[in-house]
Amino acid sequence: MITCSAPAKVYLFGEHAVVYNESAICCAISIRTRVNIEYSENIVINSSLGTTGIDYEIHPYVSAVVEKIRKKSPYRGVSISIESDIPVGSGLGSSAAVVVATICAFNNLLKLGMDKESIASLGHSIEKEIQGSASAADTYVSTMGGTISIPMRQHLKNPRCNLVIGNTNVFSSTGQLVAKVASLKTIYPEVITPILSTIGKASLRGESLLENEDYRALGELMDVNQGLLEAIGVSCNELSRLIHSSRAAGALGAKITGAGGGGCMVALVGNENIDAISRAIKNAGGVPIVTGVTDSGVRVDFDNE
Ligand SMILES: Nc1ncnc2c1ncn2[C@@H]1O[C@H](COP(=O)(O)OP(=O)(O)OP(=O)(O)O)[C@@H](O)[C@H]1O
Ligand SMILES: C[C@@](O)(CCO)CC(=O)[O-]
Ligand SMILES: [Mg+2]
Repeated sequence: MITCSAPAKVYLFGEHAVVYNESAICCAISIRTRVNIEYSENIVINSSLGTTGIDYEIHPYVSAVVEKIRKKSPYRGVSISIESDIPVGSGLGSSAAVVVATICAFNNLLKLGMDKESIASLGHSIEKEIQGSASAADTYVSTMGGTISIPMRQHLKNPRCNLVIGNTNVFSSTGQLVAKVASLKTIYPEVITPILSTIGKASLRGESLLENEDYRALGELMDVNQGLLEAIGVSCNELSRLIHSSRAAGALGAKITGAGGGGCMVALVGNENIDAISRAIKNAGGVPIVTGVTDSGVRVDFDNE
């Protein structure tokens, strides 16, 4: 049996815009998905979503990994069992974490010799195939850990702040939201393209603010980024309520993380305000998760093969 795990992520800046090659800043966070794998007679995939074989309805991402790896290196069967602390379909990169941890598990079981760059790159091609169109951000950050600027793939200083996430518990599909933005951009290119490019500029400015540890300005620009995400139609009542409540309770900045349309928001928070902001998120109907950045990307946790 082999166990590999990979982290969730939040965007400080740049979701959606990053799909159009604009800049983004992503942090890997200390919430993980673990994938156990062992040889078996046939293919079994077990998760909180159900127990299946190759099944693109229930396990599209894992099924795609199983088939892609089989083409690279044929094997008879495997049993894959997934345990995850990352809420599914909530903007924290649950799809990227499960893809990257599954590739890493196969890499060790079948001794494929893939390095982290190739795990991230195969992960990206699978996100693209299943999601329709996808940036490399989620899979790259889940593979490498830390705080990373996309598309340059540079490690930045980790923010020395807390991240308080608020989950609306409203399920959203990243593929559908990416398609919604694509459709707006096709209908109103002269309006939507500059919004996406302004998000990219906020992200680039965010890089130097992170470097200088100017968290007040960083938070202010995250709020600007949120306004632009509202403009492209990826927020919703529940998210806006959590975002405004955490700002009122003293967050340095607060915005959607990930695809939006439900799922999670993230607040940048100084030590003194963690409790007040967690309470504000709860009172506004959300589930708070206090977390921080992890440098630990995908890794092998157990291997007795
Ligand atoms: N623990 C898991 N076990 C099996 N499949 C999972 C698991 N977590 C995520 N998935 C797969 O990923 C899909 C959700 O991916 P989606 O990209 O829509 O949301 P997300 O990755 O959580 O959010 P975002 O992409 O906005 O960060 C699920 O429908 C499921 O197919
Ligand atoms: C919405 C999006 O930008 C982030 C999802 O976590 C999609 C992507 O980058 O593939
Ligand atoms: Mg995803």
